[in-house]
Amino acid sequence: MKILSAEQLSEADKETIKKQNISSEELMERAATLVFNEINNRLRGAPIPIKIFCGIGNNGGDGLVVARHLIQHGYNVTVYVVNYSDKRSEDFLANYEKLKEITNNWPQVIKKEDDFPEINIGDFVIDAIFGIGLNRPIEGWVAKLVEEINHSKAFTLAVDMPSGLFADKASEKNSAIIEANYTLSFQSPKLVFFLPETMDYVGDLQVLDIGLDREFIGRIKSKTFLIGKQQALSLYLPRKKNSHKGDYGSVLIAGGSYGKIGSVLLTATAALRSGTGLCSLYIPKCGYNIIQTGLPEAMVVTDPDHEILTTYPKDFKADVVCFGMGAGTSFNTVKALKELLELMDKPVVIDADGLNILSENNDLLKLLPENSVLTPHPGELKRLVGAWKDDFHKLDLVKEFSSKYKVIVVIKGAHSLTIDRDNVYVNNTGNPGMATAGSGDVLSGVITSLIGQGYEPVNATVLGIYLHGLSGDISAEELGYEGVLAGDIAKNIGKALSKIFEKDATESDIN
Ligand SMILES: NC(=O)C1=CN([C@@H]2O[C@H](COP(=O)(O)OP(=O)(O)OC[C@H]3O[C@@H](n4cnc5c(N)ncnc54)[C@H](O)[C@@H]3O)[C@@H](O)[C@H]2O)[C@@H](O)CC1
Ligand SMILES: Nc1ncnc2c1ncn2[C@@H]1O[C@H](COP(=O)(O)OP(=O)(O)O)[C@@H](O)[C@H]1O
Ligand SMILES: [K+]
Repeated sequence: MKILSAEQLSEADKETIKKQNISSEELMERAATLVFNEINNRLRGAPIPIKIFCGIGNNGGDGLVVARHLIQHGYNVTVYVVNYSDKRSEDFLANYEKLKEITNNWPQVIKKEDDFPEINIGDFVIDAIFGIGLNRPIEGWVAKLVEEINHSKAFTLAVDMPSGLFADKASEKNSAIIEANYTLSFQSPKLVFFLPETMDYVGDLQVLDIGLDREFIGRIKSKTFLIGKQQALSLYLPRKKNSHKGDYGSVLIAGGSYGKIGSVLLTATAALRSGTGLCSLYIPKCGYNIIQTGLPEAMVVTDPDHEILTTYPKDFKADVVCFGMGAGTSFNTVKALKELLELMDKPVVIDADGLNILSENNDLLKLLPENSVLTPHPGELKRLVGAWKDDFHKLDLVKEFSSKYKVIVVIKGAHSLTIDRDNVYVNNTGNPGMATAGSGDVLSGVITSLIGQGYEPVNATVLGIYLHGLSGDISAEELGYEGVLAGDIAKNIGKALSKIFEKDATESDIN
């Protein structure tokens, strides 16, 4: 699914109005009625106090439409107009009149702090103050009202976006932003919903299809995508009945050091569980018995050294090599990575200490084969591209790095991002149970395996991250967040793959 900018969404609104020959007020009615339906389905007539805070633009207009429907269905509703300016939008005004026609309980206008109502923990708050039209941080008494709403701990539902968030740029530190429990967003999720500095404001997310013109949206050039089940399915390469292990890639996983052999064991297990035909490991001698016992399906080649990697086996023929987990950054291990990079003309996957070596030895970066995949977590990323001011600056730095070295970079996190030059693919599977040692090693195994099976590196990365997260979700369902081990994520990759073919797979509403 494309992630659209605020500007693209406004254009889509205008184009829809023209093509469907409707007024903007009718589009607002359509969008806000969907919000009402969702609320009504959940509240089922419950008499709890509903407090709707409406701005004076179109987001506020949505709030007024929702209020009208809720009142007509007998809900206990109070509407507050957050009168931050006198420039009320036309559709706001039209709906203000419509609301006054159906109730004697007219909206209360807030113009200063003294006008704030009491907000209690048991209230149901609807935030329709600002949507995609926000163009500067919320200030003054409106900022205080936002703080008051947050402070109340009342359940808060944001219409389109939590007020105070920009759709596609970073917020200043300490800005006033609604901390929503639930966000009902129109047509396209916004990029900020998935970035670490802003995702916590969104709560649970649901995207409503408000029927904006499909043909126009299809034509919009977006370089940012949310990866859901449909996209994952479209990337999958089916297996031929008439095939053998030689058709599914020979991978080599190089890494490990004394005390860190478990990392490569996890990577190799994940590679085999993702469908690799032949999996070999290149490890220091101390890991030989561990791997041969722990993973009999894998083959092992050992380095001359007992404890670390010191060289690269030049004669080994592999379709794809993954380097770095548990490897350390000793002088001779740097030499081993250099030998690998000088030899390889096919994409490699570099993780963990492989990335730390690259950060400390920048001259190696230009040796990376085109379309190699780097999988840093934020700490490793900072060492690689330098510090960033905010999430959007981070994206710029990584896009620049990806273009300069012609590589694919993963920014791991709660919503991992795949950056391929200017394109950004946002992952939407996974859970906090995956914040456990070794889960990153598993991810590199999945990606390496898919490249070995013939997937384009960017597709292997996007699909690999999706499956890794889905496997984490399956593991958490079985074991609870705290009970998940990285090994469980590796073990369940096959189940994750099967799940993308299930018609009734339990998926979040935005997939
Ligand atoms: N036809 C349409 O355009 C539709 C619009 N919809 C709603 O309209 C929203 C966008 O509406 P608007 O463009 O009116 O924008 P908003 O309602 O988000 O904001 C209203 C206006 O406030 C002003 N403003 C921005 N930042 C401010 C600040 N910090 N302090 C004070 N004033 C500030 C701006 O001039 C802005 O246009 C969407 O998020 C969505 O909720 C939906 O009804 C769907 C259809
Ligand atoms: N809260 C979370 N939600 C979703 N995925 C997560 C979460 N925490 C961690 N992960 C995933 O787990 C992996 C952790 O990788 P990493 O930090 O490299 O761990 P390690 O170095 O221990 O292997 C990443 O793929 C990341 O996206
Ligand atoms: K809002």
